Amino acid sequence: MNPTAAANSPAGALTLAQEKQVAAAAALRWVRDGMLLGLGTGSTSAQFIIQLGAAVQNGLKVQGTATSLASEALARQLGIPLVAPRRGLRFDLAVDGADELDGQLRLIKGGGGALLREKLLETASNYLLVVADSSKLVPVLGRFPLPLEVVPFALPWVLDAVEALGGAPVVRMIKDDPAAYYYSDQKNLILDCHFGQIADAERLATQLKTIPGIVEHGLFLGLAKAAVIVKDGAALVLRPGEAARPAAEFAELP
Ligand SMILES: O=C[C@H](O)[C@H](O)[C@H](O)COP(=O)(O)O
Repeated sequence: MNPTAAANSPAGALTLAQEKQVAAAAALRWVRDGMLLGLGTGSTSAQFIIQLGAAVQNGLKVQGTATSLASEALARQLGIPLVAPRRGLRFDLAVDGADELDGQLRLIKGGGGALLREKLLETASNYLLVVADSSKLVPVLGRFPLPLEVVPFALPWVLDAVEALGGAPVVRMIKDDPAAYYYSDQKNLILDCHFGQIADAERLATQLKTIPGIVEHGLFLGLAKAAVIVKDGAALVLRPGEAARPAAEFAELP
């Protein structure tokens, strides 16, 4: 663990960066030889990929497909064998972060702009395991603006339609160049939409699906089987609607 990060946190507490490492390490315990893995995107997923890479160097035999060009580059650099999308391809396990999750494991994803590929791979996975630091768990989704991936030509109409649904959309710009649009790996735009608290995520997801030009939205509903979150330095497993239990209790996928 990075000692500088630890030194910046209150006595005994882990930093969020350290929590991501702890969550990733717990997830790695359930990876088995021969698994085909969906590799997530973002800082927590990167921790998982880094630790997975070390395990592969030590002889673990797995293959993966990445949810973004960034994760693909990281996996390749670490020597994790990669497989391209093909008919019938299904993953034993996908491990990915989230921008928010609630107690039912409804997720908001897409803070890193990878929501489309994430949804594709995670829908094609037998098991989606979320890895998250303690800041991600919320009682009700909506503090984090909901990302939408939008075809550039459709932008004006999608802005109108999202506003009509009560969302305040903001076109994502490049952090280091606020005058330039951010484009996803598929060359689409990302809208970050402030809906306030999302009381009925299923209804909103259905409504967003009817808007032409929205390629995908960042609500991941009914996909996650379990989440590893970190509380007071310990990895805990959450399953939809169940109380959290120590990750150490699970020898196999929770
Ligand atoms: O598009 C990005 C993904 O949905 C990420 O998994 C999400 O933004 C969480 O990222 P992080 O682990 O960096 O908080």
